[in-house]
Amino acid sequence: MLDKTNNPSFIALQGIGKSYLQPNGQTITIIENINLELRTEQIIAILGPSGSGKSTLMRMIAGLIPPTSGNVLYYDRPLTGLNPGVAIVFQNFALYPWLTVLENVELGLKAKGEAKESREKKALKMIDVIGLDGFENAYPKELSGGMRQRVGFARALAVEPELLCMDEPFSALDVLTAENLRYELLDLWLERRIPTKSILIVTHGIEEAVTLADRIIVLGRNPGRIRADLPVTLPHYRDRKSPEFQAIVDQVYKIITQPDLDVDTINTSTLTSQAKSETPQRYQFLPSVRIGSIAGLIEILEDRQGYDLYRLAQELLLEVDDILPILDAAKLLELIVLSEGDISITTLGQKFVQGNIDERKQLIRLQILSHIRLAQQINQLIQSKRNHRIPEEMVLDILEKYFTTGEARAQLETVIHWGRYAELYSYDEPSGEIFFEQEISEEIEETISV
Ligand SMILES: Nc1ncnc2c1ncn2[C@@H]1O[C@H](COP(=O)(O)OP(=O)(O)OP(=O)(O)O)[C@@H](O)[C@H]1O
Repeated sequence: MLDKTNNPSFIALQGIGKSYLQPNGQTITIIENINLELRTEQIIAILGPSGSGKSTLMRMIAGLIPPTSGNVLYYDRPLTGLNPGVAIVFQNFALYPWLTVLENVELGLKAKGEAKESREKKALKMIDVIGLDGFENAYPKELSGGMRQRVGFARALAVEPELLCMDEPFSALDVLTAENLRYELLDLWLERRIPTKSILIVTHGIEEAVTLADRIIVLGRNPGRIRADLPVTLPHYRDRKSPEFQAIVDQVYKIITQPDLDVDTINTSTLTSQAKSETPQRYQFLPSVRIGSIAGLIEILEDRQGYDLYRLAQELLLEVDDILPILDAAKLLELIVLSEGDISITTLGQKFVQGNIDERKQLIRLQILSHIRLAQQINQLIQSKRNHRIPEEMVLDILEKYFTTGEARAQLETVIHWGRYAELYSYDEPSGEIFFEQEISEEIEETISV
């Protein structure tokens, strides 16, 4: 087993934070106080839920955007513009359609001021290495998705970056193409046919991370911060079915599926000091899922008590990432418990699944009123208004203190959907008002007095 945790560091993040000023004048913190050293000879994977700032972090490392606080150091010197040691491969390939493969691959070299002859030579070499030989004069539209991404790789690698950054590079490809390209990249890396010191990959795929990475960094959300920094010392090529591989996958699942968990309580062998002094979640986050999805999942789980999340995803032909938000929502409403990656329906969940539509609504209403802070606040606000109506802006104002404008909107839509399902309150689309209907108001009083 290879321990690379003490390899020399060449890029370091010191107290990195990133905030944005929103259109309403509020400042929103996307990333808070990240300290990280990127070491040589490593594939580093950054995992984390959507919106945890993975891409933002990568862009700051590349110098595409500056941090609001802290420094990115390149060989101990703070970056002031683009990082000269970094090249990026983008999810959507980001090729120029009017340029040929060769011209696209030459772009980075051109930007570095390389002379025509040598840039063509280097580009042709990388085109060959990456398996695009014979396609030099083709245009992107003549290529398949997999071939286009090869151009993306060739372009990034042609400049011989010390750090190859990849932002979900395989996620726009079909499963087989992605798998082939992933292994080809690994071959090139392990056979040292590409001139990079390290690779940083942003991904949603836990298995992808455990397949490729020597180190996995798990980000938490709201604001983005490092929750865990795990070394993966299994030798390549890794057997996905081996107990060792599965154990690491489970460990990462555990961290990701339990956003409030203190990572110290999990048996991780390496943790950063930041992960230990984790910032508490500042405002409850509602996963954007419909109650119908929660109901569907719980019905599936009814016959699968204690099922492993990983096995469930495989059986349903879904990505774990597709199921996680639904599980998070079901957990918030206390319909399931997740323990060490195993999912069990609670007694309440059983009651929900066996109930008729009215019983289900009643149960969700009680759970929302007892556990969903935003719904409690909305309820309170409506009650305190004489006409029992509030403009949605009141709710957005609360949310935009903690979330970006887009996320705040998504939170509002979710809480409205949940509240409507539970017949807690209604929503009038044209006026954007949230209100009690007469009968709803009476029912809530009954619910509360139960
Ligand atoms: N220019 C910007 N202005 C305001 N907010 C931004 C800007 N860029 C990103 N954000 C917000 O920052 C947060 C983190 O975004 P980022 O894309 O880095 O997350 P991520 O973890 O890569 O997400 P995903 O997995 O969905 O790609 C998101 O809530 C996003 O809306």
